[in-house]
Parts: sequence; structure tokens; C-alpha cells
Amino acid sequence: MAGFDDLASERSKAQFDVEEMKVIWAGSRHTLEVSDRISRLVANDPVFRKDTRTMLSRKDLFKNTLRKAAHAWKRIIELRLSEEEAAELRFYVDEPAFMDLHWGMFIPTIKGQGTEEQQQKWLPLAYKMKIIGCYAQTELGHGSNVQGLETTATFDPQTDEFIIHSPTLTSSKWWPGGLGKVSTHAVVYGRLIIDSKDYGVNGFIVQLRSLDDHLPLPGITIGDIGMKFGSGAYNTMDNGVLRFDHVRIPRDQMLMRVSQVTREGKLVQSNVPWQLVYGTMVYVRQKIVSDASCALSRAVCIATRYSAVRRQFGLQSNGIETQVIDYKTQQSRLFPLLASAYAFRFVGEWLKWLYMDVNQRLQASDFSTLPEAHACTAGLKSLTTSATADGIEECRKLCGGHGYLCSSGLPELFAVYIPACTYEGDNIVLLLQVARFLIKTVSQLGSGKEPVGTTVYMGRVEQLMQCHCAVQKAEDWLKPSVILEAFEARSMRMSVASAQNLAKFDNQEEGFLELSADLVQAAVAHCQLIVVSKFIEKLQQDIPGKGVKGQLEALCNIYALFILHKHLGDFLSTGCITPKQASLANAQLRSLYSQVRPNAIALVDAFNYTDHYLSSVLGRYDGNVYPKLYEEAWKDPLNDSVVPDGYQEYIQPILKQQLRNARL
Ligand SMILES: CCCCCCCCCCCCCCCCCCCCCCCC(=O)SCCNC(=O)CCNC(=O)[C@H](O)C(C)(C)COP(=O)(O)OP(=O)(O)OC[C@H]1O[C@@H](n2cnc3c(N)ncnc32)[C@H](O)[C@@H]1OP(=O)(O)O
Ligand SMILES: Cc1cc2nc3c(=O)[nH]c(=O)nc-3n(C[C@H](O)[C@H](O)[C@H](O)COP(=O)(O)OP(=O)(O)OC[C@H]3O[C@@H](n4cnc5c(N)ncnc54)[C@H](O)[C@@H]3O)c2cc1C
Repeated sequence: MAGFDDLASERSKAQFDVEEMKVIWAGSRHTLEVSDRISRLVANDPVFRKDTRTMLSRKDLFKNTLRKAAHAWKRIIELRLSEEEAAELRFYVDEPAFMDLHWGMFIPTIKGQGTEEQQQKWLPLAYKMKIIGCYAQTELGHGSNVQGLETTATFDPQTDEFIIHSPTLTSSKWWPGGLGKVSTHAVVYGRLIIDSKDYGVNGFIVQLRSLDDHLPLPGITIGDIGMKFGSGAYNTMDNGVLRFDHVRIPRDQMLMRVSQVTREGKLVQSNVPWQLVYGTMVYVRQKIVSDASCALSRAVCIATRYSAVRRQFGLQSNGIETQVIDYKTQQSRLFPLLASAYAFRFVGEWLKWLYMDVNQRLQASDFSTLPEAHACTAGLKSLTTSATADGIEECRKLCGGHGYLCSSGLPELFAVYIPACTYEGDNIVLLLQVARFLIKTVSQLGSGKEPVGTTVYMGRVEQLMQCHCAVQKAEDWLKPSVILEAFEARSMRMSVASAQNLAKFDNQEEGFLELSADLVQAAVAHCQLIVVSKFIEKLQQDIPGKGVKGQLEALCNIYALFILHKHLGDFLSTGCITPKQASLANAQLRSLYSQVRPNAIALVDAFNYTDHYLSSVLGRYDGNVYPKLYEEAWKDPLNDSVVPDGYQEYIQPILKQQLRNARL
């Protein structure tokens, strides 16, 4: 039967060891074992079913999420799951919920911005979930501009308390996940006011609801901000609104690692940079990059399997039509996304290492790598989430009409994913942060301050401003050194050009605003270079397993040459390559697609996703698409009755009217 046979035959064509590729994708044999075990545990538990999610009303959907979260927590305790296993469980439950903000932002904020004493007081409560917290930063009037927040925290020396207040409508906290209906506590960001002087934004731990009856405490108004894009999707989350009317908290609930307020009302700065108040965002942006590879690989897995099952046109001698995956146009849209999923996986792994390294340094009072960590997390968060959001939509189109059905799994995946381009920093705003970092780096060239980390290549500015690409034949594009040099030269030249244009302005801030569209492009070029170079570095590691390294090399080259093709204008206009070399790159790309084609199904099998996680009829492991699509349609509540509700009120009268008209 079509589907079963197609995918079995595809799997038999694979030219590499899929089991070893699973280890590479997971990161280690241990991680693969944990992820495999927990994914099956979730898939086999009826409480974690997902199939009715898009049909539930908001209230039922939300209650169902509460049920799942409570059940997940129960299982974590019963099975004594480690933190790693619990995180895998959350991943495979696959539903945004208040727990994400509690574990992903509230706890990390206390760890990163609280003093030892504050951590000792609050963390045990939070770890045992005796309190549930959220991250209340964004307001109705300001999200990107954190320094523009209006909530005030005024120190009252009489009572040794802070008074938390929302002075305007636009100062209402707006968006925090978990706030609307669940959280008992929040880290609230507000302006620290002492003796009428404004000391800027800081974090404060504020209790919001009673631990007895869950009612908001006096002076606090809270609710949910309403339905969001798509059915199911992010509507499992209670993004909330919060207002304070002179709510008092003890002084020791200001997070005081960065600066302290004494009993006398004096502000004392510690030796850590004030930017640490933004530390949780660096942590979460790093997480979001890893998540991008998961979301993109999921969509790509669905689209690849379905493209091997789906046949249209091109009747062959054996009477069978062509698998759509064999069309070159399909390959040229699908395989770069497959390559991107792998590329984002590896850059995510590297970013996790970078974050851990920065954290260790911070503990030892070494703050030197913080600007680089901020630029990398901001830039890569922006690059990978934008590409993933676009990629999921492309996968939907790659699946034709059936991709638009909720049962394909793609509409909900798209709807739940796209806010990643906005939350934790709007993607353009974040690229502008990278641009500032690049301009600063360029301006310091030749000053004796050597560029570090991902900007080391800028130290070779003279060479990179003049070099000529050495490619003479298509295969030359397979050399990592050739690719790296082209990407480095493009990024260097775009940053230098931006810096030179900026220098023409008397007022640098005005110039930055005027040139911001170009600056964003320079930032994108730098971030793409990071992705390419981290993929190449990955390939320099020991990679066991028959054929595994060869497949990864092909994917790395596809990613790089696809980006080159997509941004050809940059590469040509900066003179990094010639039009002839561009056309050789394109020829090489086509040849790489042919190389990947027989391995495509095995390359998505290596993600090791269960059918439960994919929740897609089109992406089923067994390829049994058509019978299941047919079966799925009959489950729609609209098919509960043969004649629909409303027939007598609305259809019959029309039909009767038409009959009468016809008789006239
Ligand atoms: C169901 C089962 C449950 C079982 C559970 C078991 C456990 C399971 C575990 C689960 C774990 C889950 C983890 C998941 C992860 C969490 C998922 C989260 C989902 C998403 C939620 C989204 C949340 C949010 O959106 S929070 C709000 C985010 N807001 C923003 O991002 C605002 C964006 N704006 C900014 O960041 C800034 O204001 C910025 C950068 C735009 C500021 O611009 P500006 O130029 O005005 O800067 P200044 O403020 O003046 O700063 C100048 C100076 O500072 C430097 N800088 C800026 N930011 C940073 C930074 N972050 N770090 C370091 N340095 C920074 C900047 O570069 C400047 O430096 P100079 O040297 O002066 O140039
Ligand atoms: C699903 C979801 C969950 C969220 N969860 C939380 C949470 O838990 N806690 C929390 O505190 N917040 C949360 N947020 C808020 C989120 O962090 C902000 O929405 C985000 O930081 C973007 O800020 P904004 O809404 O102010 O966008 P704006 O800054 O108003 O963006 C609007 C437009 O203006 C552009 N723009 C803004 N500034 C500039 C500039 N300087 N230069 C050029 N263009 C600019 C942007 O590119 C964008 O196109 C969440 C948001 C969403 C969607």
C-alpha cells in the first residue's frame, strides 16, 4: 500500500547509520536514552493526549492544560525524575503552560539576581512548587524599551517597605505568561524610587494571590488578556494583566544582587554590572535557540515524510506517479530547511556552552564576556526564530492542501511558534543590539583592543576587506575554508560599510536610526556566519558511524550555499564573490540536493520523534497517510450528525425560498 511501502523503501536506501545520527542529534548517547524513554512515557499516558486540542473552547483547553501540568508534576515526583528528565517530560507534553515561566524565568531570575539569603528563602519554596511564579516585566505601554517601564517601587523608610504601584493605564503589566490565572508570585520589574529620585528598573518579588483561596491580595487586580492567534496553540497559556494600587512589600523582596537598598534608604551598587538585571533574558534567549531546531525539525519531519508518500503527475513505466519529493523545486524548498534544522541544533549546543561559560565567569566576578553573550543570544534568537517561523509555513505549503488541515499538525505548530519572533525581545530590536555591538567592535579595531569570541575574524580586517574568492569550479565550494572566508568577508565588509556611513553623521544616535535597516542586514550577516562556522566546527569533532559525517558535511554545505544564494545581493555587492562563482555555487547546491535525496527520510528519522510528539497524520512514521486522514475527518464534531444543527433555521428556509422563486 502507498505510504507503508514508500517509507519502508526510502529507509532501505539510507547510506548512513541512522542510530549514530540519532546520538549526534540528541547530543550524547545518554541524552538520547533519556529523551527516548521519556517521549514514550508521555506518548503512552492518556492524560497527555493532544488530538482534541484544537476543538476545545478556551476554558476547556485551559482546564485541560492545568490537568496535564498537575499530572506531569505528579509523575515527576512519583518517578523521582531528575531535572533533565523533567525537562524532557515538559518538552514531550508539548503544551505551553504556566510551568514554563515558573521554571524557565521565575526561578532563574531569583538565582541570577537574588542574594544568597534571598535564594535560600525563595528557591526551596519555588522548587517544591509551594509558590508558583511568573516574570512580570512587559507593560501595556512598553515591552522592548525596558528602561521605559512605568511601574514604581517607592521605598518607604518609615515602614522599611517598597510601595509597588501602577501610576497609569499603560503601566499595567501586560503579557506575562502564567500571570492571568495561576501564579501566586511574580518577579515584577519597576522603577526604584528612593527619596523621590528615580534609580531605574529593578526586580521585586511580589505575592499576588492568597495561598489559601487563590484570591488576589488587596490592591492587586489580575486577569487574562484574552484569546491569541490560532486554535489551541498558545491559548493554553494564561498571559495576564496586572495592576497595583500601592501594594506594600518588605524591603528584602527587592532582588539585591546588582544593587542593594539599606535600612536607611541608601542605594549601594555591588561590583556586578547593572546589565545583570537583564540576565534572565540572556538565559531564555539561549533556550529559545535550542527550541528553534526542535520546532523546525518537527515541521521538516512532517513535510519530508509526506513528500515521499505524496505522488502527483509523471506516470512512470510501472504505472506509478512521481513522489513529490523527487521534484527539484520541492527539494530546493525542503532540503535547506532540513539543513537549517541541523545547523540550528549545533549552534544551539554551542550557545548553551557559551552561556554556561559566561555564568561560571560571572560567579568568579569576571564580566568580560557578558557583551558577547548578550550579542550572540540576541542575534541567534532573532535569526533562528525568524527562519523557523518562515520554515514551518513553508512546510505547510510543501504539504499542499492537506497541510492546511489541523490534522497535519502544521497550523497549530505555526500558531504556537510564531510569537517566538516577538517574545523575549522583538527580532528586529534584538538585531539592532547586535549591530551596536558590531559597530563598537569595528570602531575599536586598531586601538589595541583585540576582538574576541565570535568577532575574532574582524581582527583580520585588512585581509577580509581585500580578499578574492578562489572558487574556479563548483566543487571548490565544498571546501570549508572557502565558505568561511566568503561569509567572513561579507560580514566584515557590511559592518565596515555601516560604520563608515555612520561616521558621516554628526549625531551618532540619529545616524543609527537613519541607517538601521542596513545595520540589521549587517547583524544578520554576522549571525549567519556564526551558524555556518559552528556547523563547520562540529564537523571537526570525532563523528562515529558509517556515512554520518558525510551526510552532515552535505547538510552544512547546503545550509551555507543556500544562505549564499538567498543573500546573493550582499555577496555580489560587497565584491566577495563574482557572478560566475555565484552560479557555480548554485550548481553545487543542486548536486548536494541529489546527494541528500536518498537519505532524506533517514535524516528526519534521526530526530527520533514519536507520532505523539509530531501529532500529524501527514508525518506518521508508518506513512499510512490516506486511511488515517479519511478516518480523522469523521472525528470532527461537525460530523456527529448527518444533518447539521441549524439546518431547519438557516438552510431549509433558503432552499424553500429558492423553490418558491423557481415556481414564480
Ligand atoms: C507541564 C510539565 C511541567 C513540569 C515542569 C518541570 C520542569 C521543566 C522545566 C521547564 C523549563 C522550561 C524552560 C523554557 C524556557 C522558557 C520559555 C519561555 C517562553 C517565552 C516567554 C516570553 C517571556 C518574555 O517575553 S519576558 C520579556 C522579554 N522582554 C524583552 O526581551 C525586552 C527586549 N528589550 C531588551 O532586552 C532591552 O531593553 C534592550 C536590549 C532592547 C535595551 O535596549 P537599549 O539600548 O535601550 O539598552 P539599555 O537598556 O540602555 O542597555 C544598554 C547596555 O546594556 C546592554 N544590554 C542590553 N541588554 C542586555 C542583556 N540582556 N545582557 C547584557 N547586556 C545587555 C547593551 O548592549 C548596552 O551595552 P553598552 O555596552 O552600553 O553598549
Ligand atoms: C506569547 C507572548 C508571551 C509573552 N510572555 C511574556 C512574559 O512572560 N513576561 C513579560 O514580561 N513579557 C512577555 N511578553 C511580552 C514580550 O516580551 C514583548 O511583547 C516583546 O518584548 C516585544 O515588545 P513590544 O510588545 O513592546 O513590541 P514593540 O516594541 O512595541 O514592537 C512593535 C514594532 O516596533 C518595532 N520597534 C520597536 N522598537 C524599535 C526600535 N528601537 N527600532 C526599530 N523598530 C522598533 C518592532 O520591531 C515591532 O515591529 C510576551 C509576549 C508574547 C507575544
